[in-house]
Amino acid sequence: MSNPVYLALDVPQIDAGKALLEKVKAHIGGVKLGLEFFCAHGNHGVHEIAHASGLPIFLDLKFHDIPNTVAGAMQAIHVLEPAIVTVHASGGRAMMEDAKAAAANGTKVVGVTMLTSLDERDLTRTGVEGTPHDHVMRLADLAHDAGLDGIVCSGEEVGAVHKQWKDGFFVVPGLRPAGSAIGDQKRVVTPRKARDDGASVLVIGRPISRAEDPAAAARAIEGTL
Ligand SMILES: O=C(O)c1cc(=O)[nH]c(=O)n1[C@@H]1O[C@H](COP(=O)(O)O)[C@@H](O)[C@H]1O
Repeated sequence: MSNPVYLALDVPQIDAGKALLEKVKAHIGGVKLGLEFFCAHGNHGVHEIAHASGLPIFLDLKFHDIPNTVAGAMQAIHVLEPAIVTVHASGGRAMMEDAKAAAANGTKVVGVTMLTSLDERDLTRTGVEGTPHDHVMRLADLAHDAGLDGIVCSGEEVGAVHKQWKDGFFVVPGLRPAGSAIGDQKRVVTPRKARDDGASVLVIGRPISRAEDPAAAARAIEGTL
């Protein structure tokens, strides 16, 4: 089975990103490029990282806009041939349907449900009633009905979502090997638990990129899976 770990390359410099990839690429299965990287380096940067790593690219731009705008953005990134892209599930059914219809064949479109940096208190303060579990299950249903390939959720919910959506594609960030710093994440599990509960992709950033020895950290995580 291929390595499910996608390294979140949240770095502002391409050279620093390439140097990090060179150290860890034998121990990961893909690279996630998000807003920090894309805003700094755009399409050119994505091409460079794809070429340097030889690994599938997860383009995490978390689209959230009206359906027409999201569909246009989705078409504009065809040239980057991403393996996975994100939209916010809270953008609604029509937005997700149009996003999926506009995506390139072979690109998986997944809906971000509730960010792993939020907990129940944060949710209540945004005006949403219920637990993170309820909210994730509701948005997972919506993403499923809209025809998306899967969702992004925390490791606390992926087991329950997987039971209901057997062939879904589940991206799980907010992962921390035992003993590593949690930082700004709130709903956190270990990579192994997320994997056991049905995650298809494990997104891991700082536990590898900020480690004293990133290659050793990536190897250690791989060894727990
Ligand atoms: O869509 C994501 O990838 C994402 C969703 C989410 O709910 N939480 C979350 O942390 N992420 C991303 O996953 C990565 C996590 O990084 P670390 O916390 O450093 O492991 C970051 O690049 C986030 O942008």
